[in-house]
Amino acid sequence: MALTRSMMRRAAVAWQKGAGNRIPTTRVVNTAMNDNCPILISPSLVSLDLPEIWPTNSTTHDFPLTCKCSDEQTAAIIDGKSIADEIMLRISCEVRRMKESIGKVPGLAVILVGQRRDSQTYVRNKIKACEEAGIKSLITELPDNCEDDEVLNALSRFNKEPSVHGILVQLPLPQHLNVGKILDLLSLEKDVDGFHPLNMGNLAMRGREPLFIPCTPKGCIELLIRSGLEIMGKKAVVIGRSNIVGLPTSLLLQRHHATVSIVHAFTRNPEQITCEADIVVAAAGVPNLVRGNWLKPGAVVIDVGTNPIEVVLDLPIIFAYCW
Ligand SMILES: NC(=O)C1=CN([C@@H]2O[C@H](COP(=O)(O)OP(=O)(O)OC[C@H]3O[C@@H](n4cnc5c(N)ncnc54)[C@H](OP(=O)(O)O)[C@@H]3O)[C@@H](O)[C@H]2O)C=CC1
Ligand SMILES: Nc1nc(=O)c2c([nH]1)NC[C@@H]1CN(c3ccc(C(=O)N[C@@H](CCC(=O)O)C(=O)O)cc3)C=[N+]21
Repeated sequence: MALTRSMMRRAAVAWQKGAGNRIPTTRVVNTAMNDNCPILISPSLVSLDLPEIWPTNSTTHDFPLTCKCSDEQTAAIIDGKSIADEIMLRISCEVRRMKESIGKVPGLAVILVGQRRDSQTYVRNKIKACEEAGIKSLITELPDNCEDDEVLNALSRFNKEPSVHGILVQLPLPQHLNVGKILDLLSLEKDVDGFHPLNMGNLAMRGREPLFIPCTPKGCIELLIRSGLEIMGKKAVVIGRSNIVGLPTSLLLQRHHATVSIVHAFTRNPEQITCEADIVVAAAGVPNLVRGNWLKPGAVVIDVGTNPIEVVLDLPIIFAYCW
């Protein structure tokens, strides 16, 4: 699932004082909430020739806007939870339909190396989501000190296994492993993360289409579109440029015709760049990096980060997450 709970909670629209209802109408072609409606509202592969996808004179969508504003002075929160529930429901229906008509269900294989608590949690969540949706899941767990060959062997097995349609190699891998070599071996057709260099390259290049788009960036776009927020022509700032989140998010926003700036650890005066943005996607892994004065009124903020923080009470030290 592209929309994690952190994104659900933290996607927000900073509300301009006195601005009233500022949610613009969205221009989406296939909008009816019937059986033929796509699971994801954003086009799965975003054509660079966008007019058919974003016609300028189309009608407003008729799925519920999930951006709620409590009053004029506070931020409106994008209700990512209900967006995720809606997507999950559609996926489950689609999987059930597939099972009934061809007797098969999609299969996801996950390779998890080592004992990182966060990776274990994320993988557990993915397996749980698969169960909910009726997707078959397989997991290969390897020890921290395993060699490249063990990962490569597990990967080749999944590459060849016809009941596996998608493969995730949970990142980060332990330092001694060659992540480049491993991702290169992953079958392009099963690269559901979209991290294979060919998929990433195709995402970046005009006139080319990746087979898969990384899920978190895709989730950000989905949140924006389903909330009725237009991307085309907007100034967007992506904070972070990692292969997993920052880079593909900036490429994807650009494909949707935003003007994109990227802020990273070496950026001078990030607040000056960020405060001009209509859309801010924060993915730096630094809690509390974006402050109120970094945002212009009315800006849309999606906080992708999930960061463990130490909460020092009297005793003992408690670890918590900051979104
Ligand atoms: N919700 C979800 O689905 C997902 C959430 N995450 C979360 O998103 C966050 C980012 O993850 P990921 O991209 O993998 O992290 P990385 O550590 O790989 O990348 C962090 C990026 O942020 C930049 N950065 C770091 N510090 C600053 C700073 N002070 N100012 C500006 N930019 C900075 C880095 O810049 P530089 O390149 O210069 O070093 C780098 O590009 C984490 O909290 C992670 O847990 C990640 C994946 C999915
Ligand atoms: N091959 C690969 N694909 C990934 O998609 C991938 C990855 N590697 N490596 C790490 C990052 C991080 N990531 C998250 C996924 C779910 C939550 C998520 O569900 N978080 C829960 C909280 C989980 C908790 O309880 O800690 C929430 O936000 O509510 C967060 C972060 C995917 N990543």
